[in-house]
Amino acid sequence: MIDVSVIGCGNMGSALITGLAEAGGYRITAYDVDPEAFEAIEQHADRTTTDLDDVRDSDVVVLAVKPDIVPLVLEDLELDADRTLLTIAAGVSRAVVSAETDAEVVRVMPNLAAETRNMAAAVAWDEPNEHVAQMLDDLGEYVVIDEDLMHVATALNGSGPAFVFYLLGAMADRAVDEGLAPDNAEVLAAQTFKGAAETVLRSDRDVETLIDAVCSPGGTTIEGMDVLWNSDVEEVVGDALTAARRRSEELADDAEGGEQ
Ligand SMILES: NC(=O)C1=CN([C@@H]2O[C@H](COP(=O)(O)OP(=O)(O)OC[C@H]3O[C@@H](n4cnc5c(N)ncnc54)[C@H](OP(=O)(O)O)[C@@H]3O)[C@@H](O)[C@H]2O)C=CC1
Ligand SMILES: O=C(O)[C@@H]1CCC=N1
Repeated sequence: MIDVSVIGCGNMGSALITGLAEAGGYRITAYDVDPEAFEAIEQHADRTTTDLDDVRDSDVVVLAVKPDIVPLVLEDLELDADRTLLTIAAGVSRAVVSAETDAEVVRVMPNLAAETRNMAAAVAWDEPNEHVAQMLDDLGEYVVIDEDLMHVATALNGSGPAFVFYLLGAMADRAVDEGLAPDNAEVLAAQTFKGAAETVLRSDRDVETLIDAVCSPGGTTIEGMDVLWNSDVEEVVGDALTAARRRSEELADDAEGGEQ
């Protein structure tokens, strides 16, 4: 049983709590300044609290507040050296957090799919942390990266779900325009993204080879792919990733400058 506290029960904190509760093997304390935040996770947390002292004895304390709130929480958070403080705030480095705590600091960029235990996460740590590794395993897939690559990971897997929701929505919307019922279009689009993603994860074939496998000669897919290949969509999608990566760097500058 791993004792986990989550500070900040908004979008990401709630997703982590829900996923960990579903996985089992965790005693979960949910902390927020606003008790209304507990509504979404009440059935998943073992304890909800507005008293920050209640998180002190947890093995792992997850800092799931907005980057500009991190310094405010750290001011009041007392953790012993044998605890792990897991920070998920975009742009906030381990050095910034470590300067304010005795706990071992691990930095993770998670994503919203923690809720369904399909999370993609990037972790930066000095050495593997057993509890964090267990949590990330239980919530989905993770890779270990150098911390200086956390900005690009933030754009790819942290912000990435929003980009995918957008693309999925664009495909479903056009299918609705062309006659499909909205509910059916959503199911077909979402399951298509899920299936395609699962295929990439499980297959040895690269993305180009998989595209080829769908494109029957003289068939339908190649007509659509020609539209994509003759457009600037690849560059535009790349630009979205770069914009998010740049914003992560700006947030890091703010965090290092102590701006709030
Ligand atoms: N959303 C996402 O998909 C992802 C988010 N992240 C990171 O996770 C962190 C949280 O993001 P997100 O969940 O979207 O943000 P939210 O605003 O949804 O959640 C933050 C929660 O923290 C609460 N809060 C505010 N001040 C305090 C405080 N002093 N102590 C405890 N709780 C407080 C907020 O309450 P109130 O609303 O009343 O202010 C809110 O409930 C960010 O640092 C973000 O960079 C990382 C990856 C993905
Ligand atoms: O938009 C954000 O800043 C956060 C970090 C990654 C995803 N959401």
